[in-house]
Order: sequence, then structure tokens, then C-alpha cells
Amino acid sequence: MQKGLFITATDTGVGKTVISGAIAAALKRRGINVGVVKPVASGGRVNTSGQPVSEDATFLMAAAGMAEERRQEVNPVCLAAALTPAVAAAECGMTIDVTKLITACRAMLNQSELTVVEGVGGMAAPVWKDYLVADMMLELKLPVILVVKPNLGTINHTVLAAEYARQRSIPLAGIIVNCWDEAAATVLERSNLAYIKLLTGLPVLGKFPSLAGIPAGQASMVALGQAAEQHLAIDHIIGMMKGEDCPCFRQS
Ligand SMILES: Nc1ncnc2c1ncn2[C@@H]1O[C@H](COP(=O)(O)OP(=O)(O)OP(=O)(O)O)[C@@H](O)[C@H]1O
Ligand SMILES: C[C@H](N)[C@@H](CCCCCC(=O)O)NC(=O)O
Ligand SMILES: [Mg+2]
Repeated sequence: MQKGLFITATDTGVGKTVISGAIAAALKRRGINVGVVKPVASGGRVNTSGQPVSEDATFLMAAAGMAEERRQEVNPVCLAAALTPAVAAAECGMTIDVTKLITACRAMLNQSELTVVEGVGGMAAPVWKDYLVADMMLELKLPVILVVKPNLGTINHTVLAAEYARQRSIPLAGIIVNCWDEAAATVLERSNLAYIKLLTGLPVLGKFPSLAGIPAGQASMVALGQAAEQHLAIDHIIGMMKGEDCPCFRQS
């Protein structure tokens, strides 16, 4: 059985990479051979050879302790334009072979004990023509965690994302709230959390704090893993990745 997890979010920029990296770093810290995949990336930084390089993949590889030589396995397709992949590819005359993306995910799942797959944008982001991230999720059949923000507007975004998942028959295993500040949380953040639980019926698997150094790429991966142990339900997430006790494709 392929053991892993798919990380999606209510939108781009919500924290999929940070949460995927934090989970990967926690698993690595526990001595697990963890794989990471960002099957398709856009907005890559163009290197001196003119090739776009995914900073998400760089972060995930650092978190999982993977060498640069494995970049192609982790991120087979990286596009330069910061657009949805379908458009970023068309802009540079490229075709995205979605089978290649699925194959890369399956290869990593096959060779790692547990694998974290990061999506791109949210579930309805077009990967290629009318093939959306949701279609990739349906093919991979991994348990899915939805990353959400704690701020104003998140109730609506989260409920819409959960409803979309239901409509597409994608079982969500839970929600992680990113950039949660327990000390500063007011009635706004606390009521958002309560409404998200009430309206989606999904379990909240963690409230992850804002960590210094992450935006500058100076985060310590050990500290990231420790933060995941402290703020996320890692035992439960590992069980879920192994196919135990969660609403996922295998049991639905
Ligand atoms: N917990 C956090 N602490 C500090 N910075 C964070 C945290 N979560 C996210 N960020 C910062 O917010 C920005 C967006 O986060 P991230 O790149 O993880 O989003 P994403 O959902 O992966 O976006 P994309 O759709 O581009 O993949 C990044 O600059 C990241 O470093
Ligand atoms: C450029 C962004 N950062 C992201 C693509 C986001 C697509 C969002 C599409 C949409 O929903 O409008 N790329 C990426 O995660 O590699
Ligand atoms: Mg990302």
C-alpha cells in the first residue's frame, strides 16, 4: 500500500509548503524515511542556466533531508511564470503530461516509508487544460489535509473548499490552521475556528504558529520538526498516512 498524505489549501500562499515541510521534518526527526513531492510548481526562480527552480521543492527537500540530485524526482515540472500551471505552461509553449506527475508521486510513494505530496494553489487550480488539482487528488487517493488561515474570511473559504471536496468525492481527513498565534488570538480567530469545526464537521489536526526565519529561507529544519511535534497531531497524522482510522479513499 502506498503510504502518504496530500496537502492542499484554501488558496495559494496559505502555507502548504510550510506545513508539508513541518510534517516531513517531524517524520525525519522520528527516524522515518520520508519522501516529499511537489509534482508541479510555477513561479520558479530562474537560475543562471535559465532554468526555473521551485523554491517549494527546495524547502521540502531540506525538510526531508534530501540531496539536490533528487530534485527531478521531487519536482518533475517547474514553470517560470507565477500563474496556474496550465497557463504558465501554455505561456512558454509547454504541454503538461499529467501522467508524468502521477508517476512521480507514485515513484516517491513506492520508495519512501511515508510521503508528503504538496499540491499547487487550491483544489480547483488548473494543472493542465481542464485537469485540476482535484483530479490529481482523485488519482492518488491519498488522505488529504486542508491548510487554512486563521484570519477574517477563512470561514467562507474553508467551508467552500470542504463543500467542493465533498462534491468531487474527495474525503478530507482534517484541517490545519496555519499562522495561529495563541497569545494574540481574539474573538475573531477563536470564533473562526469554532465555526470552521461546526460547519465542516472536520477535525482540526493542529494550529501551527508563525515561525521567524521561514520567509527568508533561514528556518532550521530541526526547529520546524519540533514545532510540528508541538503543534500538530503528528501521531494521528502518521496513522492516517499509514491508512489507519481516518476518512480517506481506502475506507470510503
Ligand atoms: N507558519 C509560518 N510561519 C512563518 N511564515 C510562514 C508560515 N506559513 C507560511 N509562511 C510564509 O507565507 C508564505 C506562503 O506560505 P507557503 O509558501 O507555505 O504557501 P503555499 O500554500 O505553499 O503557496 P503555493 O500555492 O505557492 O505553494 C511564504 O513566504 C511562507 O514562508
Ligand atoms: C504561483 C503560485 N505560487 C502557485 C500557483 C497558484 C495557482 C492558483 C490558481 C488559482 O486558483 O487561481 N504555484 C506553486 O505553488 O508552485
Ligand atoms: Mg507551496
